[in-house]
Amino acid sequence: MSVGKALTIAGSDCGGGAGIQADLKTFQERDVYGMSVITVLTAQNTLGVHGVYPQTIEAIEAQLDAIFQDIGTDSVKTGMLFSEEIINLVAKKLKDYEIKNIVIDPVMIAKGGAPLLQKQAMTALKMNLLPLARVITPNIPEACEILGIDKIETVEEMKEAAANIQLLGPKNVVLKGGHLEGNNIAVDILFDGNEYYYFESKRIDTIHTHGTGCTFAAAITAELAKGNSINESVACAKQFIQAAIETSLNIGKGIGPTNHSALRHK
Ligand SMILES: Nc1ncnc2c1ncn2[C@@H]1O[C@H](COP(=O)(O)OP(=O)(O)O)[C@@H](O)[C@H]1O
Ligand SMILES: Cc1ncc(COP(=O)(O)OP(=O)(O)O)c(N)n1
Repeated sequence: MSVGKALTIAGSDCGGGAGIQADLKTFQERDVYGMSVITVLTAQNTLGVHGVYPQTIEAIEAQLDAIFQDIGTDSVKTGMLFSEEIINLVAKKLKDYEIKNIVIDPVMIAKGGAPLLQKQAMTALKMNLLPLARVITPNIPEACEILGIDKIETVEEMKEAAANIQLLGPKNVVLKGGHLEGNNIAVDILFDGNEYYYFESKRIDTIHTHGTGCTFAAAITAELAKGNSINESVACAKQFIQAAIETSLNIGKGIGPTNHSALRHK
């Protein structure tokens, strides 16, 4: 039996809501074969990030080589890469192995405020990784950091930001609107260099949104692994994240995770 294969290159969230764990759960739910390269271990739970432990470059390189030299993949998602050194290694390996269908989730700051990308790594992210992307999925604060701007407050400003990020090299930009204030619609905008596409859903009133960004990008990655178009993949991911937030889990003492198996029970 043949199956779509998807790889996540990201940090581990031992609490299971974000990072590698969210990605693998999503891959499984979307019926693709999931693989992982762990860049960083985090000690994390619903209350926040309590420790960040980067893996050695040798360990990350060995994981990448093990997968690319044997199994291969139909798509790749990058998440928490943390340092310039890790970004440059990942970019080099993706180029050397001619990997296509790269989804970059430019993870920078956790919901609780913990930094997940070192400040000095921003240039490497923009110069070396972004141009490899088939799609990049920033949230609003991440889009502001990438562009060096203070704020994005309207859908018009989201459109302008998506177009400016696309100029940095990724083929497609999905600018996520979860952080757009004063809006009862959660709108994400896809810009493919020519057209804008809008993906809208009712904003759900919940604090339990830990891992939404990882889960959304992982769902896009899974759909691309099955050979779907960018538009189809984003539409599926939007439906997936909506259901996952609608039934998000009130576990732990803080911001609970989304429910990755929500669609299975519908
Ligand atoms: N309260 C919410 N209700 C419905 N969808 C949401 C909500 N918050 C975020 N989303 C959706 O979840 C996905 C992740 O969005 P966002 O919160 O912007 O990113 P991140 O988790 O990276 O901060 C997007 O598709 C966004 O529209
Ligand atoms: C290990 C790890 N990677 C990424 C994140 C950020 O995940 P995100 O989906 O943006 O969710 P929040 O942290 O914002 O809830 C993370 N926390 N940990």
